[in-house]
Amino acid sequence: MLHLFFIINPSSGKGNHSINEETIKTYFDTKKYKINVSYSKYPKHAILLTEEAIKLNPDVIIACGGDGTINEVANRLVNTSIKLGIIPIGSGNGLASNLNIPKNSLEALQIIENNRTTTIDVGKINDTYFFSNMGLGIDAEIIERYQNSGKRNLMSYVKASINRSLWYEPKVFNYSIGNHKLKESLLFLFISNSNEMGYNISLTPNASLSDGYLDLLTVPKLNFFNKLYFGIAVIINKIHTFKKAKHHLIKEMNVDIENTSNCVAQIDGEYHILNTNRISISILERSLNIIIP
Ligand SMILES: Nc1ncnc2c1ncn2[C@@H]1O[C@H](COP(=O)(O)OP(=O)(O)OP(=O)(O)O)[C@@H](O)[C@H]1O
Repeated sequence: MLHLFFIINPSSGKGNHSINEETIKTYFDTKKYKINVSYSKYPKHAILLTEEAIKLNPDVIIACGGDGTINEVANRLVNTSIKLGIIPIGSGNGLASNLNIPKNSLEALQIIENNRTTTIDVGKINDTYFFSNMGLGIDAEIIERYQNSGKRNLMSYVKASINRSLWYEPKVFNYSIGNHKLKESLLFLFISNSNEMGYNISLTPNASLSDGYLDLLTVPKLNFFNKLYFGIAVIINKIHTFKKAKHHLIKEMNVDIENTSNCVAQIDGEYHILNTNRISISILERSLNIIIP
């Protein structure tokens, strides 16, 4: 009997989704499946719920939510034999989109039922994991404003981006790629495991979840017109035409940001204060089992 443990974030997206204990228990034949369902009640609660779920040793833990909920659940599943399932009911749903998991909940449940599995790479920033992407610099400040807006949709994200880009002062980043040490004033530094940020937008369209590399994008200090060009290139998915953005494939890197004691980061679309200005980033190849279509 396959044991499926569902963790639902009822606030994901605009909260208007149809996934709940009843729909799940109606969908799965409870003679063939052991089903548990729990709901996160506050930010980060899904981490505790996953730890509780792991004690029951289920076959699959299914994150029902967006990239933030997936991050909380999957953080505890790295290097375990328990598979991650995804029912994408978030706003951006970047990782699910990269994996071609449909937003229709019944179709997504069918993918869990089919139980086809692969392994994907996982990114690590200091002592936490990321599965989709992370960013330093203005990227983190945009996410803070987006979260505080209380509205999780593409328009709020665009508004937060415009607002932050008006006043943001680029910081000096010291970082190294291989033996190459760099010191640059950057608008942001973005690292992605997946080829989509959410809302069908991508800064790293060629990124792969299983190539053993993270895709690094650095964007230097820009004047007003270059910021405008960059913004439009991102929205129309033509980032490759913006030559000031530099792209590299990396396995690991260290970054420190000058004159900052508490560096802030965007990790899988959520705002984090890192309590340090020294940041280590690395990849754990093929270390998460995940159910895919
Ligand atoms: N009951 C709850 N009330 C409020 N926030 C919650 C609750 N449960 C979880 N959260 C928090 O909600 C945040 C956002 O969740 P999630 O990422 O699933 O949705 P989303 O932001 O709409 O989707 P996406 O990240 O794909 O854009 C997470 O940081 C999570 O910790």
